Amino acid sequence: MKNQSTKTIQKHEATDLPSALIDIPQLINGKKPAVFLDYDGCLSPIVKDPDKAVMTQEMRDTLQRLASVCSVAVVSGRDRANVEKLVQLDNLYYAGSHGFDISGPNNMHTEPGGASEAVPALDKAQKTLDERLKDVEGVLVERKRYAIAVHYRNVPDDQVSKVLQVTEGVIAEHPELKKGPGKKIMELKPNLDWHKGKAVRWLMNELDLNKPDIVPLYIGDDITDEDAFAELQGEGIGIMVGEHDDKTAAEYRLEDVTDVLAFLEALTQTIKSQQDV
Ligand SMILES: O=P(O)(O)OC[C@H]1O[C@H](O[C@H]2O[C@H](CO)[C@@H](O)[C@H](O)[C@H]2O)[C@H](O)[C@@H](O)[C@@H]1O
Repeated sequence: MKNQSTKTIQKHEATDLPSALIDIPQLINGKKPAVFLDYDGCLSPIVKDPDKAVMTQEMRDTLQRLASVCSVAVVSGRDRANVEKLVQLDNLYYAGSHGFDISGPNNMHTEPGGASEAVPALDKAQKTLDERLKDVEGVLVERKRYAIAVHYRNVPDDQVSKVLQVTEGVIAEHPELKKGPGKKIMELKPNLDWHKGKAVRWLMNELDLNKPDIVPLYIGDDITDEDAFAELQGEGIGIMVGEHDDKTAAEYRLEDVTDVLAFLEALTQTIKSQQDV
């Protein structure tokens, strides 16, 4: 596979992509998938309050069954400990804070992106944001170990530009941090060359998944998932859930979380029937 920096990434409108549900046996083509999943908008619908983005027991059971037949990782912008608590499955791998903080079975815990150096800047930025945004109705400053999400989904329209201006101003005060987009959030992230795509590649190497009989599959709904779609393009399968504001490097689509559930269930059955042959 070509190095990410030399590869030309093909992008499409999400609405032009074929559904990943059409023919799963053909999609994985006799290979064993390694499944990487985003959390918000993929395993749980987007809701107004991030604390209420709770995964259903049905989705948990489905993930559990899938993880019994192939490697499964949740690659999230959320804090790693938070997403682990939401998913509640100990046979999965978790990459939190957009891939900076990775854990897995057998006490695996590692931070391959080197984000700890950004913690002092994140701590200062959090205090400044809390202070400068304290009077804005509906704003939420969510601290993750290696990122801060400033949520404006519940901010009155006429105050959103103030939230964005204040947040950009705080980012400009900290060269250790950079801006990251998201669905009704602006994020402050370590200013390092690390993202979900690099975390997926790191996990594939670590778990010995770079094999001709394994196909990596990434499912996500947000701009931050584009790094993972791009990383796997030409080698794996990128599946976009719904749409975001830009074109996507994914090759297939699913409509929503209900479709994701149906896809994961059918994928598990396909893997099992391949094993039975
Ligand atoms: O990479 P993800 O697992 O998709 O995490 C991305 C962000 O998800 C959360 O925010 C988003 O979902 C919230 C709940 O549905 C919604 O209220 C918010 O508007 C969305 O942006 C999470 O709170 C963030 O920390 C993640 O970065």
